[in-house]
Amino acid sequence: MSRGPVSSPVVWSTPLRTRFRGLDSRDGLLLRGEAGWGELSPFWDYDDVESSTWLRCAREAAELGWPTPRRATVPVNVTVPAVGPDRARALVLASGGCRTAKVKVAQRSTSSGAVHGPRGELEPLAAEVERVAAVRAALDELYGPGVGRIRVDANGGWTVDQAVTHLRALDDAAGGLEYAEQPCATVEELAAVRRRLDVPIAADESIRRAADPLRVVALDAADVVVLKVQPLGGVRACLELAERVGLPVVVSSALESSVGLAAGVALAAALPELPYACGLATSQLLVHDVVADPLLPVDGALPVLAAGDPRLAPDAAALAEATPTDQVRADWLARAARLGDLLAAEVVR
Ligand SMILES: O=C(O)CCC(=O)c1ccccc1C(=O)O
Ligand SMILES: [Mg+2]
Repeated sequence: MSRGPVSSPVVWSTPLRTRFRGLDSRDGLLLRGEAGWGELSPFWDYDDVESSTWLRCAREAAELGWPTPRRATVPVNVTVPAVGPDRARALVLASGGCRTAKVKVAQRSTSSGAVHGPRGELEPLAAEVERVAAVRAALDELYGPGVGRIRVDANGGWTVDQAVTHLRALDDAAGGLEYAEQPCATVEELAAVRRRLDVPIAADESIRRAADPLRVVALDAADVVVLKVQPLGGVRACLELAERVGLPVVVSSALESSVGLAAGVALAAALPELPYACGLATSQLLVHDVVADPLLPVDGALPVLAAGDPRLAPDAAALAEATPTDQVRADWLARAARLGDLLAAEVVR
């Protein structure tokens, strides 16, 4: 097995511990520049134009590094996929001290891997309630009654009426939800849910995949915005967007390796205010990571590292486990080259 420095670019691949976003595995490319390592890992269902923004984020890390941090650690949530109550409880107990849990809801049987009915069918409300109740019980056991916080993420899976019904029940099961992330697909629907419920609303897909992220503000559709550094083009681009949006920000991952997660941590560290835990504890969902000591929470928080920190250098032994097939490696090298051409041609702004 090879040891010692690894050379750029590096392609990695790992199974996921739980099926997530319809995926069983995750892969990406790491590139090294003057400032450090950057990660390029758009999902394969994203086309080249949409994915080229993700390359900007990788290049920022590699070539420029990140703005000066305002804090040394970033509190994070444990992410609970659409699993049964026993797994949900175990995830919270093994989370490394996370006092906030983000529970996936409104997942369909195809994408969650949960056992609930025919393909494409929405998980029943009772199963979501059981999962949220198990998370509440686990948090109470760890930190005392009502101390831990619970948010849910529906990934746009509900209609307005479904959102109202489900969120009322889940708010009860949680003993009060911190917020509901992207309960419905459109900005108009988010605004409608927000008018009908007291549960705060967070916008995720309505920011990161929207032509105009500021419509969320114009339509009073959310109380909180979720920013993901890769799809939004890097830490500096997100800081600018956060300023224009003017709402509290939660930084979340796109299921990156620790190299990509560190870019999210850098954004969270540079924001003027950080009132909520971030969704950056997702190395826990990967079977293999790319560094020797993955970015996992200690006492519920991640350390803030510079892009050039040696802890963010891919490790030969870790990569020996996180090895892609020759086909996956070839696909990433070709994709990175196409995205580089797109940015160079300024086809995309
Ligand atoms: O925020 C988290 O805790 C985990 C990240 C997460 O949920 C996620 C991961 C990959 C793609 C989409 C999402 C999402 O927030 O919807
Ligand atoms: Mg989300």
